Amino acid sequence: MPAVELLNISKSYGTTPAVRDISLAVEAGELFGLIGPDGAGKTTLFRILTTLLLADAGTATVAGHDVVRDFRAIRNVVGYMPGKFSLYPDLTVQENLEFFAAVFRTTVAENYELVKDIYEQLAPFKNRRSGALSGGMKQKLALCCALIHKPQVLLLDEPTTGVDAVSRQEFWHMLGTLKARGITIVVSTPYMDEAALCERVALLQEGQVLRIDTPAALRAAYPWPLYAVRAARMHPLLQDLRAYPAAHSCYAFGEAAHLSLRQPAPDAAARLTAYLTGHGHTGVVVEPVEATIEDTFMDLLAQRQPSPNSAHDQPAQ
Ligand SMILES: Nc1ncnc2c1ncn2[C@@H]1O[C@H](COP(=O)(O)OP(=O)(O)OP(=O)(O)O)[C@@H](O)[C@H]1O
Repeated sequence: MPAVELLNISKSYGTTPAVRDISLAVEAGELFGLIGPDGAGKTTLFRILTTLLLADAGTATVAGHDVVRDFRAIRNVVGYMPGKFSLYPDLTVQENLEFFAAVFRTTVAENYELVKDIYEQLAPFKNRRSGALSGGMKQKLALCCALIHKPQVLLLDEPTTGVDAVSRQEFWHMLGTLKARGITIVVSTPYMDEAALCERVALLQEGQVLRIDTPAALRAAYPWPLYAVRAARMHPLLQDLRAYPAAHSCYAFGEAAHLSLRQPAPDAAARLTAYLTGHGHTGVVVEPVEATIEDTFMDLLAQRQPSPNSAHDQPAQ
């Protein structure tokens, strides 16, 4: 039995479709990612799974409980960390944790073992009002509060958004530890690098699933020869790469441009370098690279809807 199952779930807010016919299953003990930009429908899915919102169509279960029929049971088996800071800012760290334990008719002492590693990092601040904690500490406290009733399934909505790089790394390490204890984790993130840390991911866009697979399979399925291209001036570089006759797509990727070609060619890098130099670029570096999940995501988006930023609809020269 899957730990989380969505079957043909749809939800609109008025005339705005938020989630469109989504079906997916998360296995017990899995670390599963919902990956997508703002507005992809991640929060809506979490709200449906946590029984806070009713879907317009479809069915969903968590730990075998139906989200509509068995909503009380679900609230006991699910730990939920909403996207916005959801704790009581005027209560101290310790008071927040005690409060959440009391809501679930348990005590901090009873389940301390599960949160111990995380709570120990908070212990020096246990008498501080939670509203006065740093972003990373707030996030750790929210995780402790979501865990204090020993949930079977942990639902985490963008837990690392707005958190510094070190805290993000620590947070993913904590998720690995929780997974090792058998907790099923569904985590959403807009950060593609975090997708790689999940066992499987669903890539979402505008309320629809583009693809569900392991990070490795998603990367391996990328179909085009891909190059990272650098030159002294980024903006004209992107323009010229988009006009390159063999270009399939091109977009900024960190400090480089990623260019995919329509077909492989043994001398592709040399030809591209000559083309760019001929167009007045200096400091040109062209390197073949493996596709990341972000490249796969961009490609799936382009297949779905050619964007004005891709080279798909650029005339070949
Ligand atoms: N209460 C609401 N009323 C109207 N539209 C909404 C409401 N909540 C969400 N939406 C819309 O539904 C779509 C999906 O939003 P949702 O919050 O589920 O996405 P998300 O992937 O979590 O993104 P974000 O990180 O921005 O919350 C978006 O177009 C959003 O504008």
